[in-house]
Amino acid sequence: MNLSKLQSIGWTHYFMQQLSVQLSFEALSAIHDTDAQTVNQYALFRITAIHRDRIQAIGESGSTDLMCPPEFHPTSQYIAVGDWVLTEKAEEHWRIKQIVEPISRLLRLSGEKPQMIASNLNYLWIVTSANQDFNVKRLQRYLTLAFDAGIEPVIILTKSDLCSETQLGEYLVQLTQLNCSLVHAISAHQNTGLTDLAPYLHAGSSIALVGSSGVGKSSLLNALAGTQQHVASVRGDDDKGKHTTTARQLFFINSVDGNPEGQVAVIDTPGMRELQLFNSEHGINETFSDIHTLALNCRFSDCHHAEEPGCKVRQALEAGTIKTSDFENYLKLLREDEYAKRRGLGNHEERKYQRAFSKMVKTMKKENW
Ligand SMILES: Nc1nc2c(ncn2[C@@H]2O[C@H](COP(=O)(O)OP(=O)(O)OP(=O)(O)O)[C@@H](O)[C@H]2O)c(=O)[nH]1
Ligand SMILES: [Zn+2]
Repeated sequence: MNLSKLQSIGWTHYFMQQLSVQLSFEALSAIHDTDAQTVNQYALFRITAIHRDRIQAIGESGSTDLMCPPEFHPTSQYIAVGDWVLTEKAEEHWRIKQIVEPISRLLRLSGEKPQMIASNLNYLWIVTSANQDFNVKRLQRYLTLAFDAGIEPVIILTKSDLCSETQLGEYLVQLTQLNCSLVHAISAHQNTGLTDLAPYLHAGSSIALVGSSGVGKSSLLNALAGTQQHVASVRGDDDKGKHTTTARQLFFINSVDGNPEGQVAVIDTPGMRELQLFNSEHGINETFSDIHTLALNCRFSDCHHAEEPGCKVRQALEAGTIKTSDFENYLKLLREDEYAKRRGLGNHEERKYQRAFSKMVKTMKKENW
């Protein structure tokens, strides 16, 4: 296989290590081999779209539909856009043999069920606009999502042309108080601030955009892609030159690091009206790291930060070193997390995934992979 080609769409040494753990020498040699005999048996693909009846993916020879065997059904519980899969040849088609263990996976609760949003992302662009959409509590929720998934959060304040310099400055001050050091203000309409995003647009990088409907996610992508020559390949499924955000789809824009082959994988998620978290304690503690650190020093380890003596959090609230609104949101998110945990929500997918994974390893061992 031509791994360098795959590297330009996000394949890294990490994924090869994951495969090395599970595959036999023969299968691994096939991946590395450029000899036609074995090359044609196996192929690696990156998932670009999951429809009810088909899975689209991109590999070294371009885009194709993949066959998905029953052990990966329902697909939404096993595979997400951005995942890498090892496939084997099945007559004229490629059949999924194994999902390569992802480096990160973005999940949320949807209708009380875990939903995989995307896999193998480097950056979560949290998009908010410089108008009435601006909402710190919502941003904290998105930050929690990123920290939980182990993805670097980047906050992008859009439509900077819609507000005064002073107002923009005020928004930025509020953003710098969040636990996210990567903050950028842009205007897609006026083409300002876009070059600041170059560090994220390196070859092999993968980015998902999240934010409420109408904050300007698609406009931002169009502005970034619009300066390039290969816009057509970016669109995926729409010949009108407009990216429609109705389904989750991974597409590519050219990298801006001087690598002529370099691509950046981008997932534009439909505006989420509500983002429900689960298994989020880690993310909440990271988002509110100042409160969490104080809470660790409360006299009682199970302190509710209410009336208990020796509560460091209350002391900080009274001294004004932490904000009441942050504390309220911290408690709210913890309550939600607790609720999900009590109802047993959220572990379902992970358990199923793990089960499928170990079953797969066993089968492969039996088949002498
Ligand atoms: N003034 C101004 N308006 C903008 C800018 N970027 C986007 N808009 C407008 O905001 C509206 C929504 O933009 P979209 O890019 O469709 O927003 P979205 O976040 O992709 O929305 P969904 O696809 O529903 O999630 C459109 O009318 C855009 O023209 C900007 O930089 N400045
Ligand atoms: Zn306390």
